[in-house]
Amino acid sequence: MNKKIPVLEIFGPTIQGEGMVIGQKTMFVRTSGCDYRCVWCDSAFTWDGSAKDDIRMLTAEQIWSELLELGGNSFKHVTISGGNPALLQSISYLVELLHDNGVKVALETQGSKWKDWMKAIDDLTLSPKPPSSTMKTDFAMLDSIISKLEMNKISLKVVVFNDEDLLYAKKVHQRYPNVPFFVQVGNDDIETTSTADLREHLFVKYEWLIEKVMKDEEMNFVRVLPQLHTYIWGNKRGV
Ligand SMILES: C[S@@+](CC[C@H](N)C(=O)[O-])C[C@H]1O[C@@H](n2cnc3c(N)ncnc32)[C@H](O)[C@@H]1O
Ligand SMILES: Nc1nc2[nH]cc(C(=O)O)c2c(=O)[nH]1
Ligand code: SF4
Ligand SMILES: [Mg+2]
Repeated sequence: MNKKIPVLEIFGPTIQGEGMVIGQKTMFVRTSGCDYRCVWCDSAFTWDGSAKDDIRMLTAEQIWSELLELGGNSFKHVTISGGNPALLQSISYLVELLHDNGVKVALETQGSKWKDWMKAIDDLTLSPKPPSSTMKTDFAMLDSIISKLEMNKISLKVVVFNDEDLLYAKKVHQRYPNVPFFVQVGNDDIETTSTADLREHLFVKYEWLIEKVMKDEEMNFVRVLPQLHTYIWGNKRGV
């Protein structure tokens, strides 16, 4: 079996800008390849071919030594994202090596694929995609994934761009009432280089989302979050 992992980015330490451990100091390892094609994907370079020359096939040991080079002793938490890292069997070696070194491991995935190593993840975010993405959720697969995992290690996070997305989010929340549930502001301007403009724009959207959830009697245990890193660094990569 191929023990190498296709890596596009290794960066940090930075804050986890999203979801269940927002604000946590973490390093990121971003793998290439995704089974989805969300129209608003802010990391489309992982699957659209535009960064294919930057993909590096690395072993877990090579990734660990780059993490150490970048972060020194200033981290104990690594987030694996993509793309969809759940496409890759070889991530199991990385999770094991990080744990052997006393590092906690988080995963960002959309919940379309299962791998056994997902059981070992400490903070696992499942982010099924709302209608605005143009993707279809395989709820049988999501049911099966959630049934295999421990409730205190997982969360659901739905990115919301509009009312239809919020209805979808509600449906997901109702299907899995015991899983900590987050809605996140969608960034609909992933091209702009003006962080000041983006910030202002996204704050208005955050307020809109807060108001919607506050009024909704079916969303009394929902946490409403911005995608924090975009409010600080805008659309910059590797932060
Ligand atoms: C780039 S994805 C990679 C992991 C995995 N493929 C997934 O979607 O969960 C990481 C997170 O960014 C979110 N995301 C992607 N594009 C976004 C956008 N334009 N605005 C807000 N969140 C976005 C995704 O929903 C996901 O929660
Ligand atoms: N700071 C920061 N937080 C993040 N949370 C999820 C990210 C991702 O792209 O998966 C991400 C990211 O790219 N940067
Ligand atoms: S599932 Fe994640 S990486 Fe894949 S296209 Fe959607 S947002 Fe992008
Ligand atoms: Mg991101």
